[in-house]
Amino acid sequence: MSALIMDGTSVATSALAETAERVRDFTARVGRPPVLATVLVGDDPASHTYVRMKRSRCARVGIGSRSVELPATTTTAELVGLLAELSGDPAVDGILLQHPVPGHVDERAAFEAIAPHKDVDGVTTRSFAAMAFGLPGFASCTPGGILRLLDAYDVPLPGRRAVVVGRSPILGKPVALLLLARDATVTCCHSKTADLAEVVREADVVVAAVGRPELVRGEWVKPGAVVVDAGYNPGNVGDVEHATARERAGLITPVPGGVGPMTIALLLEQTARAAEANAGLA
Ligand SMILES: Nc1nc(=O)c2c([nH]1)NC[C@@H]1CN(c3ccc(C(=O)N[C@@H](CCC(=O)O)C(=O)O)cc3)C=[N+]21
Repeated sequence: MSALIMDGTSVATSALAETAERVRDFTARVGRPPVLATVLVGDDPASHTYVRMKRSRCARVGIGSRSVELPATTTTAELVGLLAELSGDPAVDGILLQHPVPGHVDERAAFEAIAPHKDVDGVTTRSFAAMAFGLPGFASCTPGGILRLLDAYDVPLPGRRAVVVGRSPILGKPVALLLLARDATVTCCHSKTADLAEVVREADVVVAAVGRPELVRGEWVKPGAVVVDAGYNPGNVGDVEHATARERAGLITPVPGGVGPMTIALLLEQTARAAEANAGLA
C-alpha cells in the first residue's frame, strides 16, 4: 500500500484565494490594505528565507507588509520596545516575531510584548489560553494549519489515538490541545519519553514536531495511520523518515508542500481577521 499525499500547497492555495477576497473587501472599505509587520532578529539564513516567503505570500493576496530586521546583538529591552511600538501603531494590524531569536534574548518576554489583538501568529499566553479554553482568538499558525489540513482530508479525530512528538510552546503543546479539543485521545511525547517507538506504533494520527531530522522512523507507523510531518530542518528534511512511512501510512504530508504552506495560509487569514476587527468591521 502507498499513502495518499495530503497536498498542503493545494489546500493552502484555496485558503489564500478566500483570504485574497476578504482583503479586497477590506481594502475597498477601509481605503488601505491590512498590514503585517514581520520582525526578524539576527542573521539565520533559514529564518530570512521563511520571512521572505511570508512577505511574498502577503503581496500575493494584497496584504501589505512591513519588514523590521534587527541585529543579533539586539537586547530583550530593545526588542520588547519595538514590539510595544508596533502594538500601538494604528497602521499595523498583525505582528509576527520570527522564532527563534538569539539565545541571549528572552523570547517569552518578547512574544508577550505583542498586543493580543495583533497576535496573528498566536504566540502570546493570552492566545494560548484562548485556544486551550476553546475561546475565540488567534491559533498558533502551524497547529491551526495542521488541523485545517486534517479537516480538508476528512480525517476523523473523535476517539482516535493521536500521538504528538514534541512539546514546544508554539507547536507540539498547542497541536496536542487542539487535537484534544477535537476529542482525540492524545499522547504528547518528548525527549524523556520512554519507548517512543512503542508509543508511536499505537497512533492513528502522528504529528511529528520536534525539529530532529527523520527522528520518527517509517517502521513505527501503524499501517493506515495518518502522518503529519511538521518538522522544519535544514534542506527540507522533515521529522519523519518518509521512504518507509509512505509505504505504511494511509495519509501523509510531504515535506515540502505539506504543513509549511498551511502555516503561512493561516497567518495571512488571521492577519485579515485582525485587520477587520481592528477597523471595527468584524
Ligand atoms: N513565530 C514563528 N512563527 C512561525 O510560524 C515560524 C517561526 N516563528 N519560525 C520558523 C518556523 C518555520 N515556518 C515555516 C513556514 C512555512 C514553511 C514553508 O512553506 N515551507 C515550504 C518549503 C520552502 C522551501 O522550499 O524552502 C514547504 O513546506 O512547502 C516552512 C517553515 C514557520 N515558522
